[in-house]
Amino acid sequence: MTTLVLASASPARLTVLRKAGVEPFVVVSGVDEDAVQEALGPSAAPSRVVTELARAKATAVLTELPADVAADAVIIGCDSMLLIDGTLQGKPHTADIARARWRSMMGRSGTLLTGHCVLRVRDGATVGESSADSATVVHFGTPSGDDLEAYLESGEPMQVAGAFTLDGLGGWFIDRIEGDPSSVIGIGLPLVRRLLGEVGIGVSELWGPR
Ligand SMILES: Nc1nc2c(ncn2[C@H]2C[C@H](O)[C@@H](COP(=O)(O)OP(=O)(O)OP(=O)(O)O)O2)c(=O)[nH]1
Repeated sequence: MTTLVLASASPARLTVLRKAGVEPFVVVSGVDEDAVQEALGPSAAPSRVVTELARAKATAVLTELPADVAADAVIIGCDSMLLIDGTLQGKPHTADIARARWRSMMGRSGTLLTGHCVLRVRDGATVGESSADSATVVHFGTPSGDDLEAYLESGEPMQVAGAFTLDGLGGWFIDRIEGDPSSVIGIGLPLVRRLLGEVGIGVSELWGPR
């Protein structure tokens, strides 16, 4: 049976896949995202940035796979960033940055881009590849000052791209989205289904025992 390898440390992506019937083999890529982005240059299109980051993550774990996994596997790498005011934003990392972002984006909208790369692997070699990004417009609500401070205090916004979650505390402050919710959380299931199809895999082949 083909093993789905998730090239990500993201608990969100792992949860999305588990709820969708797949128990992935997780290998964290450790890719230096800043270095990849710098190599692409300042004029790289946002969709290319997230897709190349996803490709770098998937590619990086190929050599880390045990032989029994690498015999028959599909590796998925992802990268999510928020495109707003013409700039790509990753994780804010600090409360001050998260606060400034929320004060700027509340009541407005941005586009959450998630790049995806799927590598089909047989006997340790890449025999197929498909990649694409998904874009979801996110309409931000207007949290009160107290709610925003409490949200920052929770620590959640610092750890996620765009300083918000759809499926966590951030959900109180997202008015609506236009696009695929799983892609906002971190891995777009309908897009991954298409990409898996392009390398000859049907999603139900990956579902564990029901
Ligand atoms: N639960 C949840 N997480 C979100 C949401 N939006 C973004 N995130 C998370 C997913 C990813 O873990 C993180 C985006 O950062 P990256 O794409 O660089 O992934 P991360 O560094 O977490 O792991 P990786 O680089 O794949 O090993 O933000 C959301 O709506 N819900």
